[in-house]
Amino acid sequence: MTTSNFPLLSFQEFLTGSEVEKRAVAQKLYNAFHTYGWVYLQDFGITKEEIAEMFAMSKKYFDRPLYEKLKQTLNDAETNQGYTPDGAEANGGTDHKECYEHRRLSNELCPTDQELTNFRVFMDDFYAKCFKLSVNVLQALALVMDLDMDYFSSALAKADPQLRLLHYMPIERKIIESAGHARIIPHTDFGLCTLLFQDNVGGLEVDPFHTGKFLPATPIEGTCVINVADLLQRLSNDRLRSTLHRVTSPPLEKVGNDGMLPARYSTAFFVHPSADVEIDPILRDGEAKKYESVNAGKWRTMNTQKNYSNLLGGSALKV
Ligand SMILES: O=C(O)CCC(=O)C(=O)O
Ligand SMILES: [Fe+2]
Repeated sequence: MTTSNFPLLSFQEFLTGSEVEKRAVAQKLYNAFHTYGWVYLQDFGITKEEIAEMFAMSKKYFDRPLYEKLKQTLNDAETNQGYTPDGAEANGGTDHKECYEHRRLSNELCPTDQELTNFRVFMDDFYAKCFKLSVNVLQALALVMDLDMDYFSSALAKADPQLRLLHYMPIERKIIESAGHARIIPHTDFGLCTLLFQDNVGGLEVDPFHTGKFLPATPIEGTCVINVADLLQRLSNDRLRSTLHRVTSPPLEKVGNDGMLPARYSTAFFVHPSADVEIDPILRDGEAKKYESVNAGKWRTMNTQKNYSNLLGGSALKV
């Protein structure tokens, strides 16, 4: 049934099956992450209706006037919470998107109930569902990697991952396709893994083997995409692949006669361990270590800072 370039896997038996069934799903997940770094997951415990509601809430958030959103602009790489306007995130190119980052411990730059009814409660709840799914996905990997079953739940015990709402505004195709521009430029994610929900517009592409050949990660209804990110690649000493991806023009039939791309919405959940966790490669017998140990908190702040080239000392984006 897969129409995509990447494996599609039901997670149901990992969530409710026998030990043997759980292990079989875990092995398939591991294989997909080993070969491609990407998988489409089905039956993962968040319903289609909940995802549709999340997208409706995201649209309401971005539909507000720019000056309202700018009042709650992300202003600190470590806190990494709030709104970022078109062009704020740029690391070697220009993105054309706006984002909102939500966390579980501190959301001072979140719209109040007066500003956007029910937004905070809804996002806290959706966040909790993503968090639970992330722990399950990582526990599946732990099973295959011969790690302690609570290796990841304890690495995530005090973690504060980040739920990111993304809005790619309608834009002329020729801008997106000019050198150095994209809806989001090629990058790898830098946490452990990322859950991604996308609408049906398309344009997400992955270069699984880093050959420069990007393959579409076509939207498939009822799925979310999960990709390996840099910390998991480091932890697995390159057995799991953190691959380049980007968002570019959708298929031509989605582009208007006037050359305009339609708006696109997606939502990512960047899974980061607790800030005090050290990520040191797990080696198999005789294997050479490919990475030094890194502190997860410092790693996250450093990479966030790099992405917002003008976010110096935590204040440059303040309005
Ligand atoms: O919008 C998407 O589909 C991808 C977003 C993404 O890669 C990111 O925010 O890191
Ligand atoms: Fe990404």
